[in-house]
Amino acid sequence: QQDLTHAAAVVDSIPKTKRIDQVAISPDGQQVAAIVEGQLTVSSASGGDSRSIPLRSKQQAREVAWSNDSRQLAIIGDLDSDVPQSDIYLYNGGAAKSIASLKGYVQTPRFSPDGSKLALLFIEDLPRVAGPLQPMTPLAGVIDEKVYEQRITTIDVASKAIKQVTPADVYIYEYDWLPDGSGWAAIAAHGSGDNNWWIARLYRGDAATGELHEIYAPKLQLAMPRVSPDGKTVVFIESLMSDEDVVGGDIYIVPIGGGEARNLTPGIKTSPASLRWTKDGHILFGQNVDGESGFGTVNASGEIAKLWQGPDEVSDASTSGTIGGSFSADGALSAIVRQSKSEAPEIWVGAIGKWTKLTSVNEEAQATWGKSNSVHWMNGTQRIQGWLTAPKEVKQGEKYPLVISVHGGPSASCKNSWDVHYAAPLSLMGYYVLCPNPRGSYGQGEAFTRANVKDFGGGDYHDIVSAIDALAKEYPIDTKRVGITGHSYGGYMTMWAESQTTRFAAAVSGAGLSHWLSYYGLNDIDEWMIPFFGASVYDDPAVYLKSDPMHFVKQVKTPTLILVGDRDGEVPMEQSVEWWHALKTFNVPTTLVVYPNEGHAIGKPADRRDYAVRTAAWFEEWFAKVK
Ligand SMILES: CC(=O)N[C@@H](C)C(=O)N[C@@H](C)C(=O)O
Repeated sequence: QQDLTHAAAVVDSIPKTKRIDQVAISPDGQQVAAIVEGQLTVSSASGGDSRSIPLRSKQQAREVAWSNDSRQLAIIGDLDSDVPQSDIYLYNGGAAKSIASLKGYVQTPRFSPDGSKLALLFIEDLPRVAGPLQPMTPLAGVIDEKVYEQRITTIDVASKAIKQVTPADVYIYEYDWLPDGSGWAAIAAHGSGDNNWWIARLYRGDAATGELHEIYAPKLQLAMPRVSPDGKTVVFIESLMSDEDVVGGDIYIVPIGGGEARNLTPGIKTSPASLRWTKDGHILFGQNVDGESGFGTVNASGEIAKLWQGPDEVSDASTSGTIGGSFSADGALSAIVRQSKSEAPEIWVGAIGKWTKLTSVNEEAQATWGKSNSVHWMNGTQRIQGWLTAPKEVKQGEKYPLVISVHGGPSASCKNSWDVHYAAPLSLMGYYVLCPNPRGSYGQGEAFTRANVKDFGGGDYHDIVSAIDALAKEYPIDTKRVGITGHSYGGYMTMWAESQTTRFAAAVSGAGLSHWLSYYGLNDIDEWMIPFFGASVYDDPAVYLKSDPMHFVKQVKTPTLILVGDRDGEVPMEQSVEWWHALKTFNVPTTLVVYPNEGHAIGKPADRRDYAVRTAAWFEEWFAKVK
């Protein structure tokens, strides 16, 4: 049994932080709608006036969108029920009024340009929250292989008539209205939504007939379709991306009628992540720049201008930390959620780079842990960046353990974000914490993101472990007490690292991927591996075996804690069970903790706390045993 006492006290000493779900500035730049822990407020963008907007029966607000004339705010409010059900509200200054009740999962509200219709992405009768990170329906009996499609659905604002518009056999991932309201540019695929995002294409959808006309079939993954103000072209991001909504890559432009897509940012050494058109025909984009946030513009000729760069994470909070913001129609004002490892999330408003703080929802949440900074090191000729958090207290002449916390994806990044699960508790335990951005990550351009293709656990692994000796030259790190942890791809890298070296004193693998050969047939999203491995496991098992922790498991000596949700469809629990079984067989100290009714992303606060407590306690126990 692990002694959790000290770690629990440390984790419980971390101040509670309020979650900011979304910020949206009105197109006229006058008002800011914000959802904080499911509660909606609308405030004056200049500060002062702020109204809270209650929904029926204490429903939680999840998403909002403004109409172009800034008069109406659409709100998705969730009922507290076992299966997803939502009411759709309109707010125009009085009480929010429900205009529709939908059974199933609904997201991405967007008004038509003239404000007469509200479009939504709707999966009728879906029995769970959409997306592969959510808890999957457990398998039992004859397996229901019903495919639930996400369709663009419109509500006529005057008559409240609801119409599921796009075809019943196509899943729409993202969309953007055409400026004349006649339809949309949409990213879509036939069949299973969770699995087919990696093969989705760009279409033009007709709002009257629902028909979809293909515009572009990409080589890789697509995100952020945005139609130009004249309706003639669509810009989007195309890149090697491992997860829907975790965006980074090059910006492309294609005629709305289809044809050649042109890369507007070839060779850019950053990772654009969000897009919008400006009135003067430029594309304003948010980007990951060497682990920091930035904004820039590019025009249709590919001329790029840098507008701002800063270390803090800056987003509109609606998708997992995608760098960007919510903008007024003229682009002059933006509302952002800004955070860092030492500043809890708050909403800021202003021109890009000149924001002032609008909220103080997390005023009480002061960082009591060590400072963080962006660090660089060399792996051979490759320069690597990461975020290093110092222990709470560093005394002259003493050395401190290091925990490397590897991000998931692998196409993702560590940013300078408020991190109460790894950086804060482990720093308070007295450790250095490094979150590295090895090859495969965002922040250095597309070639760097693609540099892990057919090489998982190769270059990226060396980028990570090379940090240990490099950082020990600059910081008082005890190289005998080094641990590794991570969730998902980070959990895989943890298993892989301990199968390659015995230099780690302890390891904690969350939802790790231990055996590519069995993983391929167990998970719900096998399409994600094809762009990375070049073939399925059935066609080219050797390319998977090369990166397979299980193939090297007899070499593992590192005490390992394994944590996973029992309803994980992205990296199923069985991957953790297999690793645990093998480590026990070879007498490697190990503990497996399975969180009931949790999916890939551990969601319940009590489970998240337990995860953080056990992680901290595991490193404490095994670092103490190092001679
Ligand atoms: C595509 C995929 O399944 N990736 C996982 C291995 C992964 O790392 N997912 C991300 C979202 C994570 O951080 O959990």
